[in-house]
Amino acid sequence: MMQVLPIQTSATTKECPPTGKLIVLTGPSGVGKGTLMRSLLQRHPQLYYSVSVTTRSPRPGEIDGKNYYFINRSKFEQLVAQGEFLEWAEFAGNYYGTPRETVVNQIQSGKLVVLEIELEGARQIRASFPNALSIFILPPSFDELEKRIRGRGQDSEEAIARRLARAKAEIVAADEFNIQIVNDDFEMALEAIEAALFE
Ligand SMILES: Nc1ncnc2c1ncn2[C@@H]1O[C@H](COP(=O)(O)OP(=O)(O)OP(=O)(O)O)[C@@H](O)[C@H]1O
Ligand SMILES: Nc1nc2c(ncn2[C@@H]2O[C@H](COP(=O)(O)O)[C@@H](O)[C@H]2O)c(=O)[nH]1
Repeated sequence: MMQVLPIQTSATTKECPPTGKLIVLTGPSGVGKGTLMRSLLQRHPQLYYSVSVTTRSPRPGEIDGKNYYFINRSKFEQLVAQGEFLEWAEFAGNYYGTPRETVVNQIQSGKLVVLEIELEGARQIRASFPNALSIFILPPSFDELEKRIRGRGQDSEEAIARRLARAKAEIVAADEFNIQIVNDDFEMALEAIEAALFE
């Protein structure tokens, strides 16, 4: 039975008493992390989803403060220098980061906090929160991953090429994480995440 362990690390005990729990969901772009996350949040409103900060431009329909906090590069770099991020990374030409203060506060108040982030950031979290539960989402095949990114219809050809090139490097890192889940049948993947979190 999978147990979600409380956070107890020397790096974090100063910031977080061992009350909350941190879950990291990672995997290549287009694998379905965001879609899985939305269903997970609908089914388990007690989860706290950390809204990331990014320098990427909003996609149609994306709302500042809900999907991301959209800021420019110089502001992002300023926040990095001020230590405002728990982790951050550059991905496909844009910066992405997890706000430190909000996440730490939520953990301290005993929440189950979920991050949906790319590989480099997930590695940073694993290093500073070794007891975090880390889940890697895999596609059923690389062709299906490309189909999903294209099917989403949100990225330029250049962005698609960058994301697919990065995906190859990311997929080989799957074994670094506590759990690997193939997102082929959506409902089965969702249930596998739920099992990891709650059973
Ligand atoms: N099990 C599935 N079967 C078929 N299509 C899926 C499945 N899961 C997600 N999708 C579709 O794949 C596309 C990409 O999903 P999504 O945007 O959630 O990926 P992502 O991993 O969050 O990508 P990114 O990291 O770039 O934000 C969406 O159109 C989504 O509807
Ligand atoms: N390291 C971080 N990665 C993040 C964060 N928020 C999102 N992401 C990941 O970036 C890519 C691209 O996202 P997209 O919305 O432009 O498609 C994807 O893998 C996200 O999971 C973050 O705070 N830190």
